[in-house]
Amino acid sequence: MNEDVSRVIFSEQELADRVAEMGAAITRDYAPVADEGIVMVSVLRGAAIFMADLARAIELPIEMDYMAVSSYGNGAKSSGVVRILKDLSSEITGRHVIIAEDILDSGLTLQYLMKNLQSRKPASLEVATLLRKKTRAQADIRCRYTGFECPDEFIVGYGLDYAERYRNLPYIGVLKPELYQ
Ligand SMILES: O=P(O)(O)OC[C@H]1O[C@H](OP(=O)(O)OP(=O)(O)O)[C@H](O)[C@@H]1O
Ligand SMILES: Nc1nc2[nH]cnc2c(=O)[nH]1
Ligand SMILES: [Mg+2]
Repeated sequence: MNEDVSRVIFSEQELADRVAEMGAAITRDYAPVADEGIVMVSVLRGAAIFMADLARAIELPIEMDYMAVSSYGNGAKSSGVVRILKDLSSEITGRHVIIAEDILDSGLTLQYLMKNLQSRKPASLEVATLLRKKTRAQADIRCRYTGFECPDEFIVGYGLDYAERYRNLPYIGVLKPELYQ
């Protein structure tokens, strides 16, 4: 285990098993509309690893597109201001869009993103989030697919960073608080 991590919350195997289940659920739910066009949108950079694994667990033709937004900068607290750093490459009007997110914490990122994508008139818009943090103050976001609930601690790994580090850990763990407080 990385020495900056105090404990592992989800092991590599647990993540693989849950992502496979989420992929199977999406395959089941979207099979009837697959010929209308499905676009998975990954929210860079955190969700890149999750979407890469989730997409391969979906047995339907899907397009993959990417948006980059950031609200955390190099810190451990949301700035509250979501900025689009990169927009989608394709049109999503009339298509079934699934946003793949790594974590829902304050919910500000997804709240902003859903409003933004909804205005482009997709046929449907749903969220698949790997993690949903148990916090008291969270925007009211409906996620059709949730991998795990996680504790209200700052976590890293499997795409999640602190100051751009730890994204490549194959598991998810709690970052030692003395490293960011
Ligand atoms: O629910 P929220 O409080 O908005 O937090 C969730 C967002 O925060 C992280 O992104 P970040 O802004 O750190 O950018 P990154 O994906 O490049 O790490 C994470 O990847 C989510 O997108
Ligand atoms: N790395 C990381 N990014 C986040 N963005 C929102 N919450 C978190 C978290 O707990 N860890
Ligand atoms: Mg981040």
